[in-house]
Amino acid sequence: MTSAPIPVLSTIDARVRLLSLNAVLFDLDGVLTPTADVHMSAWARLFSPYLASRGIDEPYTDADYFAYIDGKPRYDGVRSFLASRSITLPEGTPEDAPELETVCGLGNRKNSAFTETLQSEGVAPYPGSLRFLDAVADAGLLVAVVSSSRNAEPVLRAAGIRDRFDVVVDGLVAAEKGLAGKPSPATYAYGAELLGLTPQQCVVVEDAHSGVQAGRDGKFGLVLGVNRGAGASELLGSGADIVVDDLDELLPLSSSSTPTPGQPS
Ligand SMILES: O=P(O)(O)OC[C@H]1O[C@@H](O)[C@H](O)[C@@H](O)[C@@H]1O
Repeated sequence: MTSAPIPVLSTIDARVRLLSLNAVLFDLDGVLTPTADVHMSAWARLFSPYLASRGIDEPYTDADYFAYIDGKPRYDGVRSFLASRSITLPEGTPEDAPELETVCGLGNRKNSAFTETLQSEGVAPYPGSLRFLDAVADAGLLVAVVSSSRNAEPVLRAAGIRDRFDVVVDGLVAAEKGLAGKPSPATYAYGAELLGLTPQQCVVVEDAHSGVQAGRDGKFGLVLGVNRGAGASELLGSGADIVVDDLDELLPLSSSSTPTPGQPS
């Protein structure tokens, strides 16, 4: 981590910049819904016994999740974590059964745990994120979801917010279009393109290092970090312009001190 001070936007400056832009691209897990926790626990249910089965002493921890897995597409997460323990496995294919010891097999094993929890426990959006989403829409900005997850559609439906978004770029869309996953900016850039906008006209909202990095490297107009455990200074270090603990810290959006889009300031 750098020791030089990182320039951080104030809440007021972040509001002003947000309202000068045209759209907000939301990550899903950990930003709109608390499903980053469901992913995190499903990864632990995969990797803790897996490392033990290979006789590896260094246990899987939450820090591993944030460093190697958070925000990345499923199989990239598997590969990246295994590399941290110097394990290389055959890639396999997305159709691999969860019992297979391949990158895809392990990823699918984790997905069984994720799906099980989603179905048994359901999911409700973060109330502060819903308020922020309402405020952004009221201010006339477009909204989209850009998630690495292949489960984004069922998560959005389970949370009751699927109809809030015309554009959803998820892990399945990325695979179909051959787009590189986060930290590459490709999926966010595609989301902007589907809205008819440039990255510079869009805000990225992210809770993961990989996603914040994508926003920074894609030169998006504003990168909002939400700290759900990755760490505020770490998210700033990865390229967030401002980090909040909850998106409603940025409300109200339309105060007398902030211009609304299309209106003179
Ligand atoms: O396995 P899925 O549902 O395709 O999701 C992969 C990833 O999706 C991302 O949205 C999460 O932030 C990651 O932590 C998760 O591992």
